[in-house]
Amino acid sequence: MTRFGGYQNEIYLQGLGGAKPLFSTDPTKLEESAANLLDPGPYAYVAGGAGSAATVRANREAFDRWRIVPRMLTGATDRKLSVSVLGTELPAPVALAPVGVQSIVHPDAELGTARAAASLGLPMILSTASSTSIEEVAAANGAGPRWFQLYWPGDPDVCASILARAKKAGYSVLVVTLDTWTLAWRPADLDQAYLPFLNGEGLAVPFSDPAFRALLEKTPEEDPPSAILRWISLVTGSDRTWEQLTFLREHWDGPIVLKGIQHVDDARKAVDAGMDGIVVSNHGGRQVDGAIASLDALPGIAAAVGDRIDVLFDSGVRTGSDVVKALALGAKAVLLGRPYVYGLAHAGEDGVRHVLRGLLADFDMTMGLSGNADVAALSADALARV
Ligand SMILES: Cc1cc2nc3c(=O)[nH]c(=O)nc-3n(C[C@H](O)[C@H](O)[C@H](O)COP(=O)(O)O)c2cc1C
Ligand SMILES: CC(C)CC(=O)C(=O)O
Repeated sequence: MTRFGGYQNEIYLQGLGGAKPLFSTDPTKLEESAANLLDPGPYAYVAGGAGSAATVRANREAFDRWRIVPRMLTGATDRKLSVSVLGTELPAPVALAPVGVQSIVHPDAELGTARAAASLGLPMILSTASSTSIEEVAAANGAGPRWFQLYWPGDPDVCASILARAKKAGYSVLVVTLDTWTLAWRPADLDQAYLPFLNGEGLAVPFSDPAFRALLEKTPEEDPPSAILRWISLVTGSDRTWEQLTFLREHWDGPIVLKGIQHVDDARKAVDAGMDGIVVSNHGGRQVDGAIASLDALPGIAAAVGDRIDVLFDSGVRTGSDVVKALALGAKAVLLGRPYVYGLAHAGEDGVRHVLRGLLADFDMTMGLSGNADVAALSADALARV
């Protein structure tokens, strides 16, 4: 077995010595055990979706409508899982989705995630809504690849300052999230009257930013509520336009990716705007209740953009076979979201690593057992729609 699949043997061998894995990474059990160990507010915030959570469910159901058709005697003993995405060499086509306010699930927060991601060579995408600053996360991530996700502040000086800090701290790819210019109607959070940002969590990036601080009459330490509200007013609003992407291009000399693309025409616009990639995503069903399942949007978008830009995918990835399906339907890599956050909740850095190693092993073995030796050769021929 190749490197990632070896985690299975490791677990069995530890079992001979009487040791059990840290926790179950079975997707259903993982979410249930996270529900048991987290307070209701943080759990609802992570697990919840917009409205009736129809799109959270749809994301999973879409995966179930595709089945892998295994091939035999293809020589898939040695597999090539590595891929080059947006100038980053990935050992497997997986990155960690940007997830804000990780301090609400574990004190290791983004630093634990950064260390776990770096130990496996997978890119961490740091959220603008991080509980830890850009620079501290970069230090924890060491030599690991790191990308930065932007919630786009309306003030140009603040935007430019945050981008400059990310660049200086070694983040190579900019991921601009377009689908969350305000938070959706999220009943699970409303029921708990819980919004972490109002407690000042997830604001380490703006609060440590000189250009943001220069806008305030009193520092965030002296007057937290005013600083929190000022930041929220800067990043909310639908007044940003396709044309304004030129501002980001002028202030970022690496690859730029638009996250939250669900319509074929928006994917084409991303190409026309000179972007380097897109993430086909509905934000894990957290924004538009009833939105199209992300996997259902993927094939049409992938066909429309071809290989002009890199197509990434998220929303609903839980298992190795999900990764195979998303790649076969046109994604170059996937972003893993909630599962690693549940891993963080269970055991900090070690918990994130356990989830990632489990997913990579499952993916590696599913590739091999289905007769697929090379991620680059995956196509819809590997699947059947049921
Ligand atoms: C708790 C939580 C916080 C998130 N915060 C961000 C964020 O700060 N920026 C962002 O672009 N996406 C954010 N997302 C969305 C993820 O990047 C990703 O699109 C989503 O989790 C994919 O769905 P899945 O977790 O069901 O696979 C967040 C998701 C969760 C669950
Ligand atoms: C709005 C963000 C700060 C966090 C987020 O993306 C989310 O909760 O889905």
